[in-house]
Amino acid sequence: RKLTKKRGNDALRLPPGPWQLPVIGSLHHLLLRGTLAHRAMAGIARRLDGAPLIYLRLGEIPVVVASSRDAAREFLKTRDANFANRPWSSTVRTMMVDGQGLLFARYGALWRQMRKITILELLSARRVQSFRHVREEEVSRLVDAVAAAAAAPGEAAMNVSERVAVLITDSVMRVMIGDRFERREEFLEGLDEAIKITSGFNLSDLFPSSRLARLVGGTARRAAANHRKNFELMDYAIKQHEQRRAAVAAAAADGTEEEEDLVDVLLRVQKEGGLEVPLTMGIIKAVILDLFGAGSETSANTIQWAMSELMRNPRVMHKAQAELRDNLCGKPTVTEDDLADLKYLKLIIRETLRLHPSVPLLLPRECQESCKVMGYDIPKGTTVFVNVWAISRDHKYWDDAEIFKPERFESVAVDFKGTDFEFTPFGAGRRICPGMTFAQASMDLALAALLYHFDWKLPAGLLPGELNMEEVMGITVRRKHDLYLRPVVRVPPQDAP
Ligand code: HEM
Repeated sequence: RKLTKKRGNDALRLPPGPWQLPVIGSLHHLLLRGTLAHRAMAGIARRLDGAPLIYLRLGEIPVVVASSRDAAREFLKTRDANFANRPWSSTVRTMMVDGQGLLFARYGALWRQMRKITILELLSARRVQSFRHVREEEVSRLVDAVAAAAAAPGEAAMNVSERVAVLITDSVMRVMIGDRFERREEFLEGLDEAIKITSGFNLSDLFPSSRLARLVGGTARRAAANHRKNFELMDYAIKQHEQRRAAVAAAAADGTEEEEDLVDVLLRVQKEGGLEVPLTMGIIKAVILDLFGAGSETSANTIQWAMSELMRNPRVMHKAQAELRDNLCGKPTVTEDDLADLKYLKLIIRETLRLHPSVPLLLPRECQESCKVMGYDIPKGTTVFVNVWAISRDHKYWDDAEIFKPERFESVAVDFKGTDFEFTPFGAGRRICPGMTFAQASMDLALAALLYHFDWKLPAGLLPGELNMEEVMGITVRRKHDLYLRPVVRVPPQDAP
């Protein structure tokens, strides 16, 4: 039980792990208990006397999971360069462009270049600021939809999850592809399918050497079809952009930078040239799809979890609403200028990310060269997960770890910026999420508007402690059941009927 040794690895001191079966290795520990992977992995570490590192074999894939602050620091800071690669599963490979990696994929010249463009051009603080009007307009549509639901006769609850998802996908789509994308529904269906394909365990990824697994799983076929469809849609979007650019140039009007969406930015960078790796259309499409996938579900889920925790904790809800209503003094709309003074609201988002990190194991890293971590051997090619979910609920680092208490961050200077390894919902180091500022801007404004204009009631008969908080795993962890609540208007929005 203590040391898991594989034939040929006898000289290695691998981290402890649970017993394994032939062929499937440790998979049954994750699949049979009916719990999600991050919870199952936390349970295994606990049963191994709180082991900071555990070793699993998932099919043919050797996996190490970090479950303590110090172990997280080792992978994300001390040895960050050696773990900056992402494993390249066969599913991801099928969805790649012209043999090029996706933005998330391999650590190399292309990744470095695209990461730089992402940070300096696509998701910089200045660029995020330039999309302020998109966020404010979309949040105002959200508020109108909620006000309409509140005005509906009867006591029916509205589907808050669905409406928040619409807010985020529409905002992200406008930012990335612009207002003109009429094939919205097809695009969303394609992304939904991509999420289904890449989430969870699939046979061909666990048994990369097996043709049978590839055939039985059928994922490769689905992935290839999905890839073709998504790329065709991106082609369409890019053509629209090019036509518009040509029309603008012909009219000799100069498009100001504020009007650029992210496809425009990428086409401009492509035209400027001078890059180490030329920016092909394939790469542009892959980047947009990546950013969309990374940016929508994560933020939407966090807002839903925040609303859920607030419903379970009426004291926190009242305090947040009092802060908003005292600060805004009856203003008809919340704008981004108002956010700076909303300190408690920001702590609520922080506490939500602590208890509900939407990427609970971070995205997988791969060990490039064999090395020793905390006295254990980590062989080259091992996939590494950091169990952020377990670490940010660990009693060693957090008082009342399971309780939703935003005030905890008033007395400890712990933040999610990637320097406090007990709390890294956005990761840390070279691979830290580049969308943090983007995400924060959309989440803060949406939550502020929902709490400022409305009071919220649980469906009839449900007590706060009874709200279902079960999780389900896609690429991110989301609510298993949509959140239904009844809104009551407290501060009527600008154009209220
Ligand atoms: C609450 C919202 C979000 C959370 C919790 C989140 C979390 C994460 C995490 C944990 C990673 C992996 C970090 C690692 O491996 O160390 C990641 C990567 C990434 N995120 Fe986010 N994210 C969020 C929003 C966004 C948004 C809004 C965007 C873009 C608009 C975005 C774009 C990306 C990209 C491109 C990567 C891959 C970076 C790389 O591999 O170099 N994320 N995110």
